[in-house]
Amino acid sequence: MNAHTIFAGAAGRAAAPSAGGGRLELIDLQRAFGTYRALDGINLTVERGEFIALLGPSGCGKSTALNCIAGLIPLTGGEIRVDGRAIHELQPEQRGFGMVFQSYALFPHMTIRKNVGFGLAMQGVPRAEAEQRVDAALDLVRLKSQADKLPGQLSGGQQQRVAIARAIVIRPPLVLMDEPLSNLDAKLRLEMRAEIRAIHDAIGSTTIYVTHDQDEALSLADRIVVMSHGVIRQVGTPEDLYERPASADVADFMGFRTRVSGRIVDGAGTVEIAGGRLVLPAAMAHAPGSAVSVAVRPEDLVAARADGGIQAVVRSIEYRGRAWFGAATLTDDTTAYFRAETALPAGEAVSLRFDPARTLVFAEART
Ligand SMILES: Nc1ncnc2c1ncn2[C@@H]1O[C@H](COP(=O)(O)OP(=O)(O)OP(=O)(O)O)[C@@H](O)[C@H]1O
Repeated sequence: MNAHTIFAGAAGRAAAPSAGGGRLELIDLQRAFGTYRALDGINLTVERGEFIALLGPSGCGKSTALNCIAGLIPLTGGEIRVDGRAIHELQPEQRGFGMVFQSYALFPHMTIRKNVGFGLAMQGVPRAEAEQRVDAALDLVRLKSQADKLPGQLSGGQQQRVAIARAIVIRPPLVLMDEPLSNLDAKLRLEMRAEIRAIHDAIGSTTIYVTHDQDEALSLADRIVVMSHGVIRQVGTPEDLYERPASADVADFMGFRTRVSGRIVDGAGTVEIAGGRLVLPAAMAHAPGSAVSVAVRPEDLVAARADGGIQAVVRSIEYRGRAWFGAATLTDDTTAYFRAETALPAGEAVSLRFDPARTLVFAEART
């Protein structure tokens, strides 16, 4: 990576960004690699000051979308506008966006202060003003006392905070982050998560944040955009996505790990699955006789030694503090992921209790 890509947006006075947020419009974005469509018609409007998480499994096109917004990858179709102005033909440095990557990409031979101030120097910001802005950015990420150290003398979390300071010091209308916490340990990830949101709120920029981590997206974003295979599958608030995923695929990605095929028995919410019956409010939206998928999170599917209910055989189990979590095989060979209050050994026959209020039912194509 060179200074050009690190500082997408740091140079070029003409495009010097204003403080505050930018309204971003993605209009039918297309990006093909040969015949493969990594982005296949992305449409999204992001309001000024919003924090958006792009969420999806590996290879779904999140990083490609972010890199197209940054200008690091050209589009093969569509348009990108910021505050109404088309920017997709501008060079990265002309777009004026701040970028934070998984790798901190700091200059190892420059002090923290110089790293953060580099973009301002390239913009030709007068020295006194630049120093003031660097101080303010370092203050915001709580690293002022480390300003004269080299990156190698800082911890991973501190280095990532330097990368954030460097991105925001140019006062970008848009901050683009690609899995910025992936290299940090679990505790630091949690701390930095809170800091990233606090910094976003403090500077008022619009933030686009790429992650494959559902928890990160839920805790950080105003709205989550779930992608798969180069298209947007659902856009909504964290509550929308967590409680009301619109399709079985999105539900799967949002943690509804168990998915069982079933058939609606009546109009009162009775569903037949794997040799047993459940009564689920969500089933009432489907016509009797129709084929459905029943989806539930492990924490809402309790396994116990009991008769009746949905029968299964425990395959594996592990203690995760407070409760045990495991996998079991249903009579139709589906795998169910459950919670249990006691250790249930592999091979044990158990009964599974679905929490009716937290079990979703989706239409399934007849086979
Ligand atoms: N330069 C390239 N040439 C060919 N194919 C590419 C190129 N860059 C990305 N792709 C393909 O485009 C698809 C989307 O890639 P992208 O990196 O955007 O996914 P992602 O959702 O960010 O995944 P991850 O979380 O693993 O980074 C993948 O199938 C990838 O193999």
